Amino acid sequence: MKKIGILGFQGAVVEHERQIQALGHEPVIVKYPEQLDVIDAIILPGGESTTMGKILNRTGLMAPLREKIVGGLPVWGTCAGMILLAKDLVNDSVTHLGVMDISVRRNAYGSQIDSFSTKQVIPAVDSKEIELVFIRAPYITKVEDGVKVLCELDGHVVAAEERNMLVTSFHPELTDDVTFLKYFVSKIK
Ligand SMILES: NC(=O)CC[C@H](N)C(=O)O
Repeated sequence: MKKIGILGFQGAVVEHERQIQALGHEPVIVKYPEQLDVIDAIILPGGESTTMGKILNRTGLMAPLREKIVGGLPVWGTCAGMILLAKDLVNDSVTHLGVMDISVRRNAYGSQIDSFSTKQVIPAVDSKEIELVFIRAPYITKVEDGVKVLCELDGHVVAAEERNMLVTSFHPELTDDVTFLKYFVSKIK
């Protein structure tokens, strides 16, 4: 059983928590730096990246979290979490972690009403189709060497990984399919 942290300030925290429990692992809602020492991995959920960035700074979690990720802590950023992880934000300046070698466009698919869902096979993850839910989603405009593209949609990269870092524009936790979470867990040593 793995202890999987979820950055717990706001956003889709409960949804990740439920999926982690459904897979038989232990969710830990992370709000304080000390908690980083007891988890095997961490999920940065969807929500509002500007708010999460500000709270990360205010709580003193930004620097230790960045250090843990650079040191190899497995991390999965969904949507706003992807924005927090990207080194380069092409259309915005958000206070963020800036650790993964990708360029990201915030709100790339438009506003809340432009949210949508589609189905696709992500071969690295599973041979069956999974549902991809996009909510005011970002996409990746550029990946540097060392970043593996996992999924593209209409020519835009919407899932990728680099070493211990995994990012998705979409929200697997808002479906009742735990396939993507299983994939993340398989990356935890
Ligand atoms: N569903 C989401 O996480 C949306 C992300 C949000 N648009 C942001 O910029 O942070």
